[in-house]
Formats: sequence, structure tokens, C-alpha cells
Amino acid sequence: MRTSEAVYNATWCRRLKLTSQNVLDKPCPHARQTYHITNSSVSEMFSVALLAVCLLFGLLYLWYKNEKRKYADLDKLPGPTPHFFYGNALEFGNNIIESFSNIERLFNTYGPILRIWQNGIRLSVFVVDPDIVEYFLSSNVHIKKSAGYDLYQPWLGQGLINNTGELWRKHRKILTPAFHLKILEQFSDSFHKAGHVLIQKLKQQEGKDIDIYKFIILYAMDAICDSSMRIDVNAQETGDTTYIDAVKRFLEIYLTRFFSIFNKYEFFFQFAPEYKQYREDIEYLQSFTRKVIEQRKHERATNPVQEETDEFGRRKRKKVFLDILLDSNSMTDQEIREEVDTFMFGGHDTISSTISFALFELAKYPDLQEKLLEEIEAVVGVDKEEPITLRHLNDMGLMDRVVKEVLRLYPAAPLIERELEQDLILNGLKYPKGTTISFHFYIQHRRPELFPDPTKFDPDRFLPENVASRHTFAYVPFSAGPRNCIGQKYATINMKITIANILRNFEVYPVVPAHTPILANDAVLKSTNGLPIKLKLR
Ligand code: HEM
Repeated sequence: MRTSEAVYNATWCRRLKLTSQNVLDKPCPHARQTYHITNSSVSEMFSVALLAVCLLFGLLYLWYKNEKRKYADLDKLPGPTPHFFYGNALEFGNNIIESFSNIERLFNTYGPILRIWQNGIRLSVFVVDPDIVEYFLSSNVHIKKSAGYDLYQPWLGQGLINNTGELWRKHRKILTPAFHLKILEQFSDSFHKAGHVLIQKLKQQEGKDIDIYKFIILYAMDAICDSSMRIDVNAQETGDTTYIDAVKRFLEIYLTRFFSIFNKYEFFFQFAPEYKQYREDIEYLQSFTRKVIEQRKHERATNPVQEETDEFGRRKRKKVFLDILLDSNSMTDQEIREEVDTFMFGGHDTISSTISFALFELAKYPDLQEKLLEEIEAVVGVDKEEPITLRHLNDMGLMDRVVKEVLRLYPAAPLIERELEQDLILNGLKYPKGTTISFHFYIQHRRPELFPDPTKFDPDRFLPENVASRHTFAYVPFSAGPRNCIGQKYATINMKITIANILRNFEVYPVVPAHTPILANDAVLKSTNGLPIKLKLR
């Protein structure tokens, strides 16, 4: 026994009228008692802790079972065997090429509607069945985007692509007039102006193997900035790809995070090696937009007249997209910045990808090119400088079918998602609130049941008689229903004018040996190994 303890016990024994002799000669009852109290409190504490842990695990287990039970019906859908913790998250691979081809494999294995456990307790339904696609996309209730869209937020904030509910309704209402045909009509000037530079740049590439995407993306930057914000960024002249590169890196990380188990959470992702660059890119992209807005505000303040002339049409131009936001008076500076970022994102990459795929496909079909040229010349005339108007485009049936067929084979937005905000019963299955519905347009557009001989490039699929016999929701490159693409008309006009201008100036050839694109989805469908073609001046 230690001295201090003996003194302590002796004191207590005196108080209890025992002699120190008794205390010190015999085993002291208090000393024993003290020892026993310590021992039992540790074991008691241990038991309580154990009980608490068991209880916690028990509760977690019950919660896990309960969460899983919500999906009892949907779990009956075909799909790969899930792991209890990470579900089917490992099915997608580690990069955008793997995830793209793995999704195709899943549909080939399990059919047009399958279930994927995102983790142990959250389930997604993947669909390429037009009936189910119609049910969800045409709904006014199921308009909420899935949690995956939150990954856009660091860049796009609460812009139109991300937001939902009342905020979405308010912004959609403010923005819709910006895409009125009257406004779009003026945009053809911008497409011609930027297109003129594109043709000059392409002339310097005559006879060479070129990746056409690299030229079109700079063109699209000039076109979107001029048409919707009336700002000259001169991307084609300067060859400055800083903005484009930052978008590319952001989107690649976006899709990798989308399918990752941990990195989709900022808490984990902040430790990833690419995090610093990611943050710098976002800062660059947002400061670019802030500058554009400030520039426009300054111009409006110094030159309040809303009508301008330009070197091409000398037309009087009215409000553009950014003016409508600035005039709305019901949006904060941050909301305006987020919508401009959203339009920059929606407006340049999708269009560039589609125009590039169109030229890549047309290069393989010289007869089709000739027919298109005949159509263009019959409608617009043989003068290559004659601007193509919306009225001209209305008379170009073949061009319309070609662009539609390109978007069938290469839908620029190949995957979109919704998250259910309430329970529903569909085809006898309960879809609980929180279920993610994934629509895979790339796979759907290549289903042989919907498009026979699906890999064949055949614009005649869009002849009226062929369209009439198809499900209305078999072909949905711009989505459909209340949350369809607000930029659909803008995109179509831009793409048709650009393709027509290139065909008026060049014959397009494939490279030798033939090139097979390796496709991937980084939110926009891309060829990861480029889209090489050859041009010959007409
Ligand atoms: C080939 C070109 C394009 C394709 C294939 C395309 C496709 C789509 C698709 C499929 C959606 C639905 C997204 C979803 O539900 O998650 C969408 C939405 C959207 N698109 Fe496009 N898009 C294109 C061009 C454009 C352009 C040029 C702009 C803007 C100038 C634009 C702006 C938007 C916006 C803001 C939304 C969100 C609409 C909303 O939720 O209310 N898009 N687009």
C-alpha cells in the first residue's frame, strides 16, 4: 500500500473509530473497498460504453434496414448485386471513358430499366424506356434535379440547370423571353460574324488532318459571348483557351466525382491532389463572367441606346440575354452571375460537340454533302457571303434531318437525372421519395427497337412518315416537358448556320486510316481522341 493511501485510510479509520494498528496490521477494509470501487467503475463504464456502442449499431442497423426497405419494390428490378456499404458504386470505373462504357454494359446485361444502388441505402433507376421517360419528363411535379447536380454548384450556383421549385419557376419565367424568335433572329448576325473568322481560320488548314472540335469550340465561345452578352472575346483570333481548358478540367472532375464513393463529398474531395487546381479554375471561370457583366453594365451606362449596327447586317439589335437579366430588377448580382455562367456552360460546349460530330459524320458521306449544298444554294443562293436567316433555315428540310440524326447518335447531354420529391406507384412498383431516376439518352437513341440498324447514320429516320410511327419520347436530345432545354432553338439555329457556312466553303473528307472516336461523357458527350477530318476549299 502506498504511504499516501495508508494515511488517507488511517484518517478515515480514525473517523470510524478504528485504531491505526487495526488499520495497518489487518488488511484495511477501506483499502480493499477503494480498490474494488475503482475496478468495478472501470468495468461498469466499459459495460455502459459497450452497451451504448451496441445500441448505436443496433439503431444504425434498424435505420439501414428501414432505408433499404423503402426500396423493397424497386430492388426487384434487375441490376448488379450490391455491396451492403457501397452498393454498386464500383460498377462505373475510375474515369469518364470507363463510366461511359460500363453504363452501356449494364443496359446490355439488365435491359431498358434497371436498378443501381448508389451506396448501401440510396437507389437509382436507370431508364431508356420511352414510356417511363415520358412519364417523368412530362411531369410538372418531378422537376427536382438529383444530388449529382449539386456538384455543379461550386461553379454554377443556383443557376437554371441546378435549381428547383419556386426559384426555378421564377428564373425560367424571366429567362424565357431571351429565347424568343425575335431575339434569336438577331443572333444570326453573331453566328455569321464569328463564322466568318472560323472560315478564315479553316482556310489556313486546307489539306491537313485537323481535329475540328478545337476550331469549333473557339468559334462557339465567340458566338455565345457576342450573341447573348454582346461582348467580343476574340477567342478565335487570340487562340486563348484558358476559359475552355478550365471548363474541361472542371467537367472531367465533375463526372469523376459524380461516380465516386467519397470524392463527391467536399469533405473528402478537399484532400484530393486536384482540389487546388479545381478551386483556381472555378475562381477563374466566375471572375471571367463577373468581368463580362461589369463590361456590359458599363456599356449600357455610357451608351443607353439599345440599338446598334454592325459591319454585317447593319440591323438594329434589341435586348440580348444579359440585358434581360439586368433589366429584370428582381435578380441579385450573384443570381445574374450564376445564370450567365449557366448559359456559358450550356451554350458553348454542347454546340461545339454537335457541330464537330456532324462534320465528322458528313465527311464519310460525300453524296449527302452534295445534296446538302444543293439545298443550301437553292434556298440561300450561290453567294457564299449571303447571310443565312431563320426563314432560310425553315426551308432546309435535309439540314434539319441531318442535325437531328447527329443528335440521335451523339446527344450532347447523354445523361440527365431527377430526384423524386414524393412517393409514387408506377407499373405496380413503389418509387419512394428520394429515388434518383437516370435518363440515358445516348443508350436510348441507339436502341434497335426504337431505331433499327441504330449505328447507321441515316437522316431519313426523321422524314415525317418515319417520325409518325415512333414513340414521341424515343428521341429526346433536348430533354422534354417543363424542364426541357431552354436553349434548344438557339442551339439549332447556331448549329445549322455554322454547318451550312462550312459546307458552302469546303468539301469535308475523312482522314486515312479511318478514325474511331472513343466516346465519353463529362456532362457533355465528347470524343476523347478527337474528331479528325480534312478540308478542301470549294
Ligand atoms: C446541342 C445543344 C444542346 C443540347 C443537346 C442541350 C441539351 C439539354 C438537355 C438534355 C437539358 C436538360 C437537362 C436536365 O434536365 O438536366 C438542357 C437544359 C438546359 N439547357 Fe441545353 N442543350 C443544348 C444547348 C443549350 C444552349 C445553347 C443553351 C444556352 C444558350 C442551353 C441552356 C440550357 C439550360 C439553361 C438548361 C436548363 C433548363 C431548365 O432546367 O429549365 N442549352 N439542355
